[in-house]
Amino acid sequence: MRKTLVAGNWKLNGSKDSIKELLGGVLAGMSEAKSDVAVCAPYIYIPLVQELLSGTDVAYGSESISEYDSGAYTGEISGAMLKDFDCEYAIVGHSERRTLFAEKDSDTANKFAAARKHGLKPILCVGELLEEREQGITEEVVARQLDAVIELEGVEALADGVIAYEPVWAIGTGMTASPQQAQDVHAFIRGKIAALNAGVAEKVQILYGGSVNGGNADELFAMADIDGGLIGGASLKAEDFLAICKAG
Ligand SMILES: O=C[C@H](O)COP(=O)(O)O
Repeated sequence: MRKTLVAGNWKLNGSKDSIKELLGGVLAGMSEAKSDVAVCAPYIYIPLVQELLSGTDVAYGSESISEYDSGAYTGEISGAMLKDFDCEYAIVGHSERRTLFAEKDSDTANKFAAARKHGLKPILCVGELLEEREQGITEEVVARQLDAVIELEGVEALADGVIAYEPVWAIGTGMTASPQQAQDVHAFIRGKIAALNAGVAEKVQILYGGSVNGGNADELFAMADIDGGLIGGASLKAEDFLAICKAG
């Protein structure tokens, strides 16, 4: 039986004061959480997050990672650096990285590999654009994004991380995929992995992301192949985030 994971992705939000308040509130309500809980923070706040979360039940990580280990790569943050601050997770391939910062499938695969190499759990984001859904190529797109990682690292590598299905049209729009729409894609992902390795398919957590909130999390997490959520906007307020952590 897979445990549910609720992971916050703060994106480009927060300040020292707001993070102290947010994590104070989350920690105060954690006894009611039904899921494992994690937050992924902007790089610069990771030392503060480490200070606030060390020894607690809330895990933490980064929103991206460099594919490089060290050297002349200005502005990059390596897996070793993230491990230096005891990060557990690193998001890779978020649609905002793919569309706004031109990260290709191959870049995402390299970042997935870098996270694994340094003992971090990559949260691999996949998902289609609205026009791709309208063209009926959702599965093709998601399969291509997964294949980039499988071809580089092997299907077994997926068991070291987490997959997050995030339909791009549902991110930050309030337009959540219906539980059945999400389940269909989650089942496709698990089936694709199962065709290569049944054990990995059974084990890997597949999160749903895209306008998850306290009002829809229960229904989403009740679906057979949805193992929790990757939460953007609703991870920025303790009350909203906790409502999701209590679901499922
Ligand atoms: O990584 C999180 C997703 O982009 C979802 O964001 P959202 O919950 O604000 O729609």
